[in-house]
Amino acid sequence: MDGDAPGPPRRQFGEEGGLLSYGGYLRLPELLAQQRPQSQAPDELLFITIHQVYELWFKLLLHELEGAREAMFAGELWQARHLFRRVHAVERVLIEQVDVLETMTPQDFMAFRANLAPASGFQSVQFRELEFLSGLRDERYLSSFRHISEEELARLRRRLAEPTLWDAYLTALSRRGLPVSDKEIMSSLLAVARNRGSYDDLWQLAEDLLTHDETAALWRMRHVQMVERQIGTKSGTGGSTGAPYLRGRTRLHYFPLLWELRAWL
Ligand code: HEM
Ligand SMILES: N[C@@H](CC(=O)c1ccccc1NC=O)C(=O)O
Repeated sequence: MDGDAPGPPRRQFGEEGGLLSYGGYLRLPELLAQQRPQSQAPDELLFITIHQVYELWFKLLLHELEGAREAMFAGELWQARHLFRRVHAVERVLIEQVDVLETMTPQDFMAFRANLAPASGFQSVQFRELEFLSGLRDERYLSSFRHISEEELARLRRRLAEPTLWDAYLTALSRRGLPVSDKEIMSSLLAVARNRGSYDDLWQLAEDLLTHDETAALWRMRHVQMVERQIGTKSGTGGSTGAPYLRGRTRLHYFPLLWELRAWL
């Protein structure tokens, strides 16, 4: 009997052709060949691994946020909320992950930091794509990218041209008859907040946007704490002032009107 035999069954569901395997499906030989420390420093593998994991999550976040944006445009608010729940869960992981890198001592970081310059998180194209998609569009970053490929530059330009999450939310509001011009938008947001009986789905969706904004800010704060812990007042490998530059960016918001709304409630 197949089920009683020790070891893996001879034939598994979905593998009739014998073509699909765990490592093949997940492209593990390719994935696990991508961690190449430049030095002999023992912690460089940790440093590379953490950043690669971040970039994988960034890729998923971009995918899910695009889905949420399309759902808002289509008026399918339940689908947008479903995707935001996933986005928030991943964003919490991004913050938690800092703990892993903080097990590295500054001395151990200094053993390979000099080799990194002028590379820096500054140059994370997907991180900037997330900011652009979320509505934080600072075109100056386009020129700050050195060694960026044509394909990556095109991706960033596309993000600058396409609608933001906020544009999609405004469309969701207007589909429900709420005016969204600059002059009227605050009263529409107030109408949603004060009339939950009619607009609870729009209210909850705005809360989802706010949570996305808040978690991004929390990541920035967690990142700068880690930076101060690792390099103190040193300037960054990317050429910025380091912690002071990053502190300035902790005050940024994707959806300033949702924060301003609080003052009126
Ligand atoms: C030892 C740990 C780390 C240190 C000391 C560090 C340091 C810095 C510094 C100093 C900057 C400012 C730019 C510069 O002049 O270099 C920066 C920017 C950045 N870092 Fe890190 N970083 C660390 C880990 C990480 C990790 C794990 C990520 C995850 C992807 C990350 C992502 C970024 C991003 C996206 C920026 C650009 C932020 C912005 O422009 O708002 N960093 N980092
Ligand atoms: N900017 C960091 C170095 C660093 O953390 C880094 C270097 C190369 C690629 C990604 C990095 N992560 C975040 O900036 C520093 O100044 O120490």
